[in-house]
Amino acid sequence: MAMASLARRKAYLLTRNLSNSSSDVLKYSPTVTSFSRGFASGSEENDVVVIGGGPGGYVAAIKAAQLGLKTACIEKRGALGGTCLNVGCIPSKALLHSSHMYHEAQHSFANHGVKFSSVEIDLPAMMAQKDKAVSNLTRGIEGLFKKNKVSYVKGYGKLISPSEVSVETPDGGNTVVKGKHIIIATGSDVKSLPGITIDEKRIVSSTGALALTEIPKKLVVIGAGYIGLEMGSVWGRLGSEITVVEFAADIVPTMDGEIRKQFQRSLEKQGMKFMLKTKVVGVDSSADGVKLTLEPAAGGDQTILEADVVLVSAGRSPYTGGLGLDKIGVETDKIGRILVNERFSTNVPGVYAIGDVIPGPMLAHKAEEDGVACVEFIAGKTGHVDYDKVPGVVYTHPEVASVGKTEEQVKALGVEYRVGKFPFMANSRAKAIDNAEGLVKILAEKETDKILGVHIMAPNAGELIHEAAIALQYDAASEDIARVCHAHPTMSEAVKEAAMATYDKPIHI
Ligand SMILES: Cc1cc2nc3c(=O)[nH]c(=O)nc-3n(C[C@H](O)[C@H](O)[C@H](O)COP(=O)(O)OP(=O)(O)OC[C@H]3O[C@@H](n4cnc5c(N)ncnc54)[C@H](O)[C@@H]3O)c2cc1C
Ligand SMILES: NC(=O)c1ccc[n+]([C@@H]2O[C@H](COP(=O)([O-])OP(=O)(O)OC[C@H]3O[C@@H](n4cnc5c(N)ncnc54)[C@H](O)[C@@H]3O)[C@@H](O)[C@H]2O)c1
Repeated sequence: MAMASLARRKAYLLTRNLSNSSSDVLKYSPTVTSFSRGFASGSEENDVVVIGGGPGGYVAAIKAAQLGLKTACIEKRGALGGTCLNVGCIPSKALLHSSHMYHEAQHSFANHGVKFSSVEIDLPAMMAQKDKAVSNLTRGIEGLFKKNKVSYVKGYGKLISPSEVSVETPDGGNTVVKGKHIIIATGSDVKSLPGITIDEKRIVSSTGALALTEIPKKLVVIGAGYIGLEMGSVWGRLGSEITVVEFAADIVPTMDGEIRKQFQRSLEKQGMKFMLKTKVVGVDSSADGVKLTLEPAAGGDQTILEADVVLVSAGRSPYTGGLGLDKIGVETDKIGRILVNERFSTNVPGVYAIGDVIPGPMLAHKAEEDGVACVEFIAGKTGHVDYDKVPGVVYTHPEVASVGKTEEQVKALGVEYRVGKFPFMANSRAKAIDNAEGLVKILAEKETDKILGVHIMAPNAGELIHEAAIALQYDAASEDIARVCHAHPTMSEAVKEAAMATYDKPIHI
């Protein structure tokens, strides 16, 4: 039975288009992928060597080992888990949760009849809980490496040939790690802006914003993207006055327009101020604070904005510094991303790249999927990642999650479509817990009812979105979701009702 289902799954995977990914993804299609190449340089110790121990790299290393490949992973930061675990997803979610609890205690508990005389913030304790979560998880990956027999090489890796990585070890030494297949998973780094020097004290990147020792009175955030809105939420809830300066006309420019408008209104209600279509042209920091010179994006009169701390969150760049790409001739695009084909192979045979360092969404779960698919290809199996179906979540309150296309994208494709919506105001669980802001929006092809995109704004949108992600992956119709029995009372019922609204009528509104 198990064998039969495995065979069916293999046959199914093979029928799927492995390169059905979106516009800017995996464009490079060199004719170089060779899985039976001859190896010129010396005797190889490893089948796979991964440079970078982030979600892309460590997952690739574990999966490679599970597939029976002798694997080593080189990491320079002294801890596994990459940006995500050390200075990204995990510490930010820890602080988002802690600050949300404080905010709820101040503003919502009394509505539920829970009263107390005063609530205080103990910032060092809050930071310590975040640090504990990070260190437990990074140590957990070391444990997984041991369990799966992945060699963990600490140090800075540099490609010296397509099958050799020279590693500067923490004790100042040097060692060469050899591999038949090398996977570059070096991730991304903060993108600084011209004329702005990040000191991680008053002019901070996300890394500094995760470790402030005092709550700033005024925090100016440059860039209304994922990091700006999440870290702005953290410090805003703890008492900072937040002003977000955004170059574009909208916050999170990639989000569905209708959802984005509601999201912005919600953040404004929480006290976040937005200066859209505005650029920062200069930053002057003195002992007393920081002065930012602003200008309308289209040009015009300058104004001055004062802050105690400025967060620079205007995007991230692929991290390839000192990696030796030039030495072995790995091709990159204009903004330094490594170009790969649909098997994650670069133009240099035997050298692959995955995660934030290649085109595609800069997300941890996408990096992990890349990693698994890449080593499956290396092992002669079939890997699969569809960048059109990677969910995205902004972990504010409410959260905003989406998968598939926005209404703007569907319109641009010229596809005839239907929209089904359901507000949480009409969802019994949301009303019961007094947390009913937001909605579910489903876009489906008019002719076939096939789901094209799902957008959710809700307290737990990041969990709810996976029902939609599965539906999209299986090319489901909105009616498929609507006819699945959903437990009551749950927030998930709003997804079912929005699906009913897409092809027919919802019940509860
Ligand atoms: C504040 C913040 C919050 C985020 N929150 C989320 C979130 O909630 N959800 C989400 O999906 N994504 C989130 N992200 C994005 C996520 O962190 C990245 O998409 C993800 O970490 C990319 O994984 P990666 O393995 O490609 O690279 P990375 O995680 O950047 O890992 C690369 C690793 O390679 C190492 N390295 C680099 N060069 C070398 C070298 N030459 N030798 C040895 N080692 C090297 C680096 O030290 C690093 O540890 C967040 C990012 C930030 C900054
Ligand atoms: N919840 C999550 O999944 C999560 C959380 C944090 C970070 N991330 C990832 O990390 C990456 C980096 O996050 P980010 O928020 O820095 O980037 P982002 O791309 O999400 O947002 C950057 C914002 O800065 C704006 N901007 C760019 N230059 C500007 C300028 N000069 N002045 C004013 N605004 C400017 C852009 O228009 C954009 O809105 C993202 O790609 C995201 O995928 C994900």
